[in-house]
Amino acid sequence: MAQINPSILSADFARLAEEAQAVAGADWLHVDVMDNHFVPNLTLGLPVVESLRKATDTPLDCHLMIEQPDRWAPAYAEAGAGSVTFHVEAAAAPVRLAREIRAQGARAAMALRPATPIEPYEDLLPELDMLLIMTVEPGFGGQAFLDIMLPKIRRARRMMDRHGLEMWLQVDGGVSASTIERCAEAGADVFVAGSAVYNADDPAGAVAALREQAERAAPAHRH
Ligand SMILES: O=C(CO)[C@H](O)[C@H](O)COP(=O)(O)O
Ligand SMILES: [Fe+2]
Repeated sequence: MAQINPSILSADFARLAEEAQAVAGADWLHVDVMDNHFVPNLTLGLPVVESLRKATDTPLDCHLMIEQPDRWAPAYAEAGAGSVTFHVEAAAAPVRLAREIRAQGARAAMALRPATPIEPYEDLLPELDMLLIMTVEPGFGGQAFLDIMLPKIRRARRMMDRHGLEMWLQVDGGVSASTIERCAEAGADVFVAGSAVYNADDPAGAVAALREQAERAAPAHRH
């Protein structure tokens, strides 16, 4: 079942509660945390996540684009995130970190920048609930989808199938009506969409339409 996670990076930050409610049919709300060190942009942190938690029933999918996730990621789970994603490039001890996130009761996920290969991390997959393959360079919304990531998505899905893992495969960056089918065909099942949802006249309608497209394009055995 395809999941659509609208990214509030493209929402109006002064009206976050309303913007969260505008996509009430979404599976998760994707929250991009940027620290102006790991990426050249600054967004929001723990206090905003705590407030958002109270403002919506939609579970929060926190994507941490920060240095020292080992120090900060478990606090996002404690603040109410249902899923916490750290970047492997920034993590000192990814296995220990994934276990700490799970111990806080959240799903643990690991993200890979476009130039980070998946192969060195094959043995870590059982420690994770989700793998995030970035389909743009992290830092900004509204960038063009990187087609060159499609083979990596296919390899990741094959790897998960080979190990018999039920984990989710998320794509983030440039996901829209014109790219989501290629991602679904390649094996992704969780789709982050920022500008494609929040720049639409009807954000809730955009979520439903993207989900339908992804469902149709998913390989038959994944339905
Ligand atoms: O992590 C991100 C950027 O680093 C965002 O989640 C992503 O870019 C969403 O925006 P869009 O769908 O407009 O590309
Ligand atoms: Fe993101």
